[in-house]
Amino acid sequence: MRQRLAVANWKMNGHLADVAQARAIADGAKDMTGADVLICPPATLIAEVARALEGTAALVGAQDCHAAAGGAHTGDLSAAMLREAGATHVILGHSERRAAYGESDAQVRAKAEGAWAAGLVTVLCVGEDEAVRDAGEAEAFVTAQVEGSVPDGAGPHNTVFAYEPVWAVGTGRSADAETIERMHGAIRRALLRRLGDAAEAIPLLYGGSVKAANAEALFALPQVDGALVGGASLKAEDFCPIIAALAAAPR
Ligand SMILES: O=C[C@H](O)COP(=O)(O)O
Repeated sequence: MRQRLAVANWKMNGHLADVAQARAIADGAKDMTGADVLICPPATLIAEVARALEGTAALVGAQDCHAAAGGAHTGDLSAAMLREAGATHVILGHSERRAAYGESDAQVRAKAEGAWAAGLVTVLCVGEDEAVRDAGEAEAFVTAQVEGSVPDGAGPHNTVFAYEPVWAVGTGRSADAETIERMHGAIRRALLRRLGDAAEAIPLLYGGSVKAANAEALFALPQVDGALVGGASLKAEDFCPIIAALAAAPR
């Protein structure tokens, strides 16, 4: 059985005062067995959030890391530093970083290797933009991202995948059930070709305008193991119903 995971990606949002939201999310989710919760605040808050979540089952993650273990990389953070701050996971290859910094699949893969070396689980993001979808190339594009981004040796112990169509991120326009199921099927097949049986248990999340109103239908899809949530993860009152929908979803 695959892990079910609700991931909060706070992106570049959150100040010290918002650490209380992380605790409220963990408290709100405490009786929801069947779904793990991972909160990824800005790096400045990882240690504070980790402290606030002590004694709860919720986990803390980072939103990016450098591939190297250390050295002359002004402004960057290594996976070991994030681990030391309390992170257990790191999101890599998010479309916002691929777009803003031109992160390639090879760079994402190198970062994943660096993250694993420090003991972090990677949440690897893939997804096509609207032009690629309109050209009918979405599956080929995403499959190539999967194959290029995932290092050898990936399995459920070190890897989660998230399919996030760029046109659905922050737009209020979530992908429909057929689109998600088709793409998750294609991603699973690509992982199985690449990794063999170990790929079967890698959780596959969906991200892109997930909110309480569409969570139940999303988690009813057999190939969806959870969600990577942006806007609706900032407040416990918005995120907890999504966690509850995941915990209650049929297996
Ligand atoms: O990482 C999260 C995704 O980019 C989704 O963001 P969103 O839920 O605001 O659409």
